[in-house]
Parts: sequence; structure tokens; C-alpha cells
Amino acid sequence: MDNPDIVYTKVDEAPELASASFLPIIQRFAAEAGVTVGTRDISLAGRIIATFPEHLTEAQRQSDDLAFLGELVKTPGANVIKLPNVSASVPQLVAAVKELQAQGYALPDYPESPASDAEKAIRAKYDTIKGSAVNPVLREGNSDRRAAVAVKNYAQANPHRMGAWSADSKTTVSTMDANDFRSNEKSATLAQAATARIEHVALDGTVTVLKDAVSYPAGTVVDATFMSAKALGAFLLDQIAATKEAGTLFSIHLKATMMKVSDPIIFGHAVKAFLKPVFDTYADDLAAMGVNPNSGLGGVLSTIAASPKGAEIQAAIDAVMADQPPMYMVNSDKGITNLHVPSDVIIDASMPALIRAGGKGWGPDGQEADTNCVIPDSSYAAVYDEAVKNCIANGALDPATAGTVQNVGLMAQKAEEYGSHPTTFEIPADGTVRMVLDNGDILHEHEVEAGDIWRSASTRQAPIEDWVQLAIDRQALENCQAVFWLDEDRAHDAELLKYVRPLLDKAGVADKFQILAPREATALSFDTIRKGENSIAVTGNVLRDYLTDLFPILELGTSAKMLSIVKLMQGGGLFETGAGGSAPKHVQQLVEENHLRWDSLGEFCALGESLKFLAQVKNNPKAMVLGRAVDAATQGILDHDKSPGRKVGQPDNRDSHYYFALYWAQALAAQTDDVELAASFAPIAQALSDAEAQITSDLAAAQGQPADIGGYYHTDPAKTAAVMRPSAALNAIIG
Ligand SMILES: NC(=O)C1=CN([C@@H]2O[C@H](COP(=O)(O)OP(=O)(O)OC[C@H]3O[C@@H](n4cnc5c(N)ncnc54)[C@H](OP(=O)(O)O)[C@@H]3O)[C@@H](O)[C@H]2O)C=CC1
Ligand SMILES: O=C(O)CCC(=O)C(=O)O
Ligand SMILES: [Mg+2]
Repeated sequence: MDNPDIVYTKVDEAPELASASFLPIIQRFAAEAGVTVGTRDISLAGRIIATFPEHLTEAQRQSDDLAFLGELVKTPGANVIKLPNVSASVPQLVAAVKELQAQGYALPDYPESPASDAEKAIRAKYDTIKGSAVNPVLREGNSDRRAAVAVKNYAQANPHRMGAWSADSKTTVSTMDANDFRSNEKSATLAQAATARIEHVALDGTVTVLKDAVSYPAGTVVDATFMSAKALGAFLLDQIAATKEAGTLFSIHLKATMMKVSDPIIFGHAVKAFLKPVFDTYADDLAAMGVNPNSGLGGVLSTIAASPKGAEIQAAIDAVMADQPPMYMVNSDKGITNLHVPSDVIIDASMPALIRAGGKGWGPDGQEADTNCVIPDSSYAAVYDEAVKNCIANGALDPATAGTVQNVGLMAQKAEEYGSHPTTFEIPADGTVRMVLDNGDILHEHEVEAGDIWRSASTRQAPIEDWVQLAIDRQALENCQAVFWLDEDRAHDAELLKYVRPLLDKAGVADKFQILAPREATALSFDTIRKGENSIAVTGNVLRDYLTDLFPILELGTSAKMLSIVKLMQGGGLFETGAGGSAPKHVQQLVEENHLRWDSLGEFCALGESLKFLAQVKNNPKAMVLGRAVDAATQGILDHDKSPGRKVGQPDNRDSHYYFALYWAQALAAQTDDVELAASFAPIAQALSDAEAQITSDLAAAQGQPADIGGYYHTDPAKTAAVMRPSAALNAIIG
């Protein structure tokens, strides 16, 4: 495959549906300027297919596009538009495999409890696909996320609805105060390049190597920590009791997708704690059935339903649930609780949505209620705790007047916790875990007990330096408040500060930055934006993720509208669309009533940046003209209120693409930098404008009936195109 100028990723769910309509427009317009836009498949189904060629027919096989892109992003020529993709939990992975099998792909089943070597090998392959398996591979750079000025101005002029906060809200954030990842953390910076072995030493002295030969370049910050299983279990039981006492909803907020080893285990502890009497009484039966609480209550219920003792255990579960506090629900109509699936409640989106709603979650009765938000590890819980307290004290944030919090995030080369999966272990037996360097030195050591979750994370020097420089550059451009969200009292942050302070001093800009722990930084940022002023949050990888949903969801209503640029360290560009996810609810709505409420503003912003970047690196003035016209089209969508409506019958995603094409063509026809392009787009603009009534009536007529896209994870391209491109008049112009 020859390399196109721009790679547009093929993903899953709502953004992939949007691409079926939008990508043909992009390709058609880009071709006029000689710019090629190709695709690479990073969807969950595509990654599964690429992983098991030996099980598939020649015609079914697919290239490993993720591996290809992983190499591409390390080259200066990379220009990738990355849409959000599914980071699969086990239930999602299993569902995708089932769907592919039903389509005739002879894939092996996902082995939940692998016994034979063959099953273990299959499981290991599936585990590479699980969780956040794409983003860390592509993110060979640090992160610059903010609302484009036009988008922020629009949000202020057209503020979204915010739930009201009451001064006597009982909503609260609860976190551990000892024996969690934060309090057990140790950190050191390596003076020389080194290789480390991670080993477990049992009480009888038996040494088991957990991971051999992890290599680190000189200057790497290496952390190690663990969460005590006993402390976690006790904390969860306390919280369940405290929730009942307070009369609030019980909820747990984790990132089981990106923290794909540690957080499903923590989630499993929550399932076991909530149903403790059942897990105590039926321990042997549940183990014999292969029940895996880490996959959630949904899986537990379906496994027991298929067993002879199913009715008895179900009755026991019902009795326990009736006695527990009401649970925060994912879907109260369908009885889907917080504990059903580990990927249904994802902290970066779930906590901001609750804060936007005035501190309310949905209860089993379908009513909104105050909620106990349990976030077991205390490393970052203070951000949400402070946000909740700030809203209780001051009321909801006003999107009409609030300033903005931008983010500069340390992300490159699997920085910090988000790169820790290969070095995270559920400890098999009491003893010690130690990291031993190749020179024999013990770098870190912890006494652990069976079941504890131990992990090591690392952060390399070059990404840290690049991140500080990006912060300096962004602050100079914006000339506003800038804060490093780092906590002197946390082991890892203290090591980072040994880099940050000298770099700021050397650049002579130390006075432009504050350094505050996450709680204090949250308080300051809320106060700043409440005054209508702006702030740049310079953060590590986890807070990059959390804050680029938290502030956009409060300021703009959604993080889908964010500009998200990854300046790749080797010179290329990765342009992420929005900062949110793939919105499974939107697919459901399309399938039921052929309305797609997905907003492509994130794609529009990314496309403009990608084209302007192409113009710079390939010295292609036509691409610059195209890119500037994209900005004009995006502005047009906002000015004329052409974003999708939420309800069937209102204009949807497809209408917004038509108007985007119209404004894009008009801007290209009107510009004078490139007369050739102006001449070729004038008739396109005219045709799009002349056909407005026909196209919008075609698009409106398509809505209201169920839509068939031939699958969920692996849709049928022809059926999807038919659904997403229902206007013959528009298709005739786009081709
Ligand atoms: N970069 C990436 O690749 C990311 C991928 N994900 C993946 O996405 C999936 C869902 O994650 P989740 O945490 O629920 O987050 P989502 O952002 O998908 O969903 C939260 C809500 O945000 C709103 N929303 C999100 N995007 C848009 C958009 N473009 N237009 C309009 N509204 C939007 C929707 O609200 P409403 O329902 O009110 O319309 C949606 O239900 C998971 O599989 C996760 O792994 C998550 C984050 C980032
Ligand atoms: O990779 C993922 O699973 C999610 C990424 C994410 O939430 C983010 O980058 O904001
Ligand atoms: Mg996120």
C-alpha cells in the first residue's frame, strides 16, 4: 500500500458511522488539491481479524494496521487523523468475537480461564487487543488539548443546560487514606541506562520472576507501588455501609479500559464486596462455574443463569441487593447497574457528567439522586472531591461566562501509569516484590500479601523535556495562568519536579508557572474560570485524560468538540478528534430510529489542523488553502447552528456534513490565494447550494425507521454507506 498524505483511521461505533458520510466528502475535496487521504483499520473487529490470520481464509485476512501506524508515527512524515476507538473490556471483546464468528470468521473463543498451553497462547493474543491497546501505541508525542477559540465563543454564546447544585447536596467523593497506590508509591530517577527484573520472593524464600529484562534509558523515572487487597476490601465494605447510612447512591468510578490490568481487578473487588454474602455462601459453586467478578455483575448473572443452582443463587443475589444501598445505574430502564460491565462507567466521562448534572446520578427507580462516588485510589480523587466541593459552595459553573482550562499533558512513549500494564501483577502469595537492576542493586521493594495489586510505571527523560517545552511554548502563546499539577509530597511527582524546576529556570520562565498539588490546582482553576479567565493545566498522563473531559464537559457540554493535537516527537503530527469516546448510545439510536446525534466538530477541528500541518511539512500551499477553508466551514457550522440535534426528526450528523461541505466549498470558491482551486470549487459550491432543499429533504426522509448496518463491531460497508449516504442528490455531487 503506498502512503497517502493523510491517514484517516477506521474505528468503531458512532465515529465510524460518521466517517461513512464524512470521509467521501474529505477525499473528494482533498483530491482537487492533489492531497490523498487513505484509511487504516484500528477498530476492535479489525484488530481481532489481524491477530488471527491462521484461523481465517485468505479473503478474510487483514493487515496489522495498528503495527503499521505504530511505526508510521515514529517518522517525520506521519500525518494521522485518529478517531476515538473502543478500548475493549472483556465483555466487549467476547461480544465482538461472537459477532465475527457468526459472520463466518472461524476465530477461537476468548478463554476466560485458560487451562491448556494452547488456550493460554490464545488468551495472551487476545489480551494484546484488550483495553486501551491503540492510543498508547500511536501517542509518540505529548498532548495539547484545548477548545478552539471559535468553539469556546460559541459555547459562551449558546450555553448548554447545567444541573443545579444545592448547598445541601449529599454527593461526595470517597477514597482510601492508606495502603493504596498513592501512599505506597516509591520513585527513583535512573542515572544510567539499566535493565530491571521484577521478582516475587515468597515467605519461604522461593523466587519467582514476574517480568524479566525491562529496559530503561538513562534519566527514566521509575515508580513502583501497590494497592493492598485487604485494605481495598475493607474500604469498599465501609463505603457500602456509609452509602446506606447517608441515603445516597453507591457508585464506583474506574478506568478499566486504559488501566486494563489493575482496574478490572479493583472492579472485581467491588462486585464481590457488594454481593459479599453471596460470594461467601456460594464460593465453591461460583468458582466451579468459572464466574469471573472482574468482568462484572452482568457476566456473573448470565453464568449462574445457565447453571442448575441458578435460581437459588439468583434469589440470594436479589435478597442481598435489596438490603444494599441503591446503586448508581447505567440504564435504569434495562436494570443495568454500575457493576454490570467494567467499561460502562469510565471515570473521565462519568464523573464530569455527574458534576454537570448538579451532582446527581440515576438510581434504580429512574430518579436522579445524590451519589457517593467511590474512587478507591487517592492519587487523583482529590480533583473530583474538590470539584464537587467547589460546586456545593459556589453552585454550578456558568458556561456563558466561564473561562477555559486548556491542557498540556505528559503522554509520549507510554508515560506514567498508562504504560504500566506489562509491569502490573496481582500478587500470588505473601512475600516481597522487588525490582532488581542488572548491576544487582535493588531499585524498589515492597512487602506484599496475596491478592495485592503491584505495579511499576516509568516515564522517560526525552518526553518529560518535550512536555516542559510544550508547556513553555503554549504559555507564551496564550500568556495566561499556567499550573503544573504536581504534588511535592508524592514520590513520582517529586522526581518529575527535579526535571521541571531546572528546565523552567533555564528558560527564564519560572515566574510564569505555578506548581500546585491536584487539589489546590483544581480549586485555583475553578476560581480562575469562574472569573472568566483562562488557565493552562500542565499535567501528567492520567490528569491529561481526566481534565480534558472534566473541563470541556462543564464548559462546552461535551469533550467531543475539543481540539486534540499530539505533536509527535519525531516531527510528525497525530490529530485526535475530540477528547471523548465512541458513544455507544448513539449507535443504538441510529439502529432504532435512523438518527445519528454524533457531533463531528472534533473531526472538523482535526481535519483543519492536519491539512495545515501537511502544508507546512510538505510545503504544499494548496493544502494550506484547504485547511483554512476547513476553519471557515467549521465557523459556518457554528454560526448557522448546523450541529446535529439529539432527537429523531431533527437534522443529524449527516445534515451537518452536508452543510460542512457547502461552507467548505464556498470558502474555497471565495478565497483568492489559489485561483485554480477557487475555479474548481465554484461549481461544486453552486451545485451544493442549489440542491439544498432536495438534499435536506432526502436526509430528513431517511429518519424515523430502524436502520440495518449489518453488525455492531463489524458492520457491512455497503449497508452502512446506504444508511449514512441516503441523498442521491448529495452523492451525485460528491461522487
Ligand atoms: N480516544 C479514544 O479512543 C477514546 C475512546 N473511548 C472509548 O469510547 C467508548 C465510550 O466511552 P465513554 O466513556 O462512555 O465516553 P463517550 O464520550 O463515548 O460518551 C459519553 C457521552 O458523551 C457524549 N458524546 C461523546 N462524544 C460525542 C459526540 N461526538 N457528539 C455528541 N455527543 C458526544 C454522549 O452524550 P449523550 O449520550 O448525552 O449524547 C455520550 O454518551 C468506550 O469504548 C471507550 O473505550 C473513550 C474515550 C476516548
Ligand atoms: O485509550 C482510551 O481508552 C481512552 C483515551 C482517553 O480517554 C483519552 O485520551 O482521553
Ligand atoms: Mg479521556
